[in-house]
Amino acid sequence: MKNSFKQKVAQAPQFGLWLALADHYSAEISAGAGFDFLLLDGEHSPIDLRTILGQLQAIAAYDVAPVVRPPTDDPVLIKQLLDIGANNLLIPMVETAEQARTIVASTRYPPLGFRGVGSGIARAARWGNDPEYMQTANDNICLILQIESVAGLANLEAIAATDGVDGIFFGAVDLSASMGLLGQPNHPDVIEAIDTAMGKVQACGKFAGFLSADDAISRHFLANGANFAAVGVDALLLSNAARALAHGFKQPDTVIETRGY
Ligand SMILES: O=C(O)C(=O)C[C@H](O)[C@@H](O)CO
Repeated sequence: MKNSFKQKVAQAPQFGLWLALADHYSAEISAGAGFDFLLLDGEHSPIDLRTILGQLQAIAAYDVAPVVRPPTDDPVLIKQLLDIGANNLLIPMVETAEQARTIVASTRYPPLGFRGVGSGIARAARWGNDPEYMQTANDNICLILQIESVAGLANLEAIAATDGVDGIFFGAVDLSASMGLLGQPNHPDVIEAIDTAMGKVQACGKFAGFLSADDAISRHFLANGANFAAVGVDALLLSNAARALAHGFKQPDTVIETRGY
């Protein structure tokens, strides 16, 4: 297997940064920071296939794994992402085992799935320079599905147990909204629900992850066995630090939180 992220996440917790700046130049800055993975967010940042490609190319020179989140589970976009070389996918808003099975099938070549065959002219197979790509591609996919609604939680074990699903990511922001706690991703009820759910995922032999820019929350989930942790967001690092710098000089007594969302 050539997917280092898929191998490493089974051995030790992986730490990453959420990329929402939608830019290859800032992605390369983050790639050199020392994270294990970078999450290229296509759901809540203005990226498209071209900007994802640019970020993948900028990151490729560094020892960090790109994980790409498309805005939906659209099989056409998943095909395109796989063809440009995105091996690690995070698919948002998964709520049923049937949806999970369809997503898995969209990432696999026949007979295991229905991924269109075009890698011979694509970056994924280095334009014909990786003759073994089609034979190894299925095994090198790392597929992470997002559970971020009450409906998804209700079907969690069936989703996690689906063949081809490697991990489950818990989206506390959307889950809290679904639980009637809009804007409260760190609410105790949300944390408790994710704690319980993470245990069920690992009982299925799959890995579990989350995003939080609150250190205490991140350390809580890691202490409870989380396998991958996005511990910050590039856009917020810039926004909060810039705000702190501006206010710091204008109002020396002001203390501005430089992280968090
Ligand atoms: O629901 C969540 O939490 C996530 O899926 C992460 C968010 O989308 C991220 O953009 C922070 O708001």
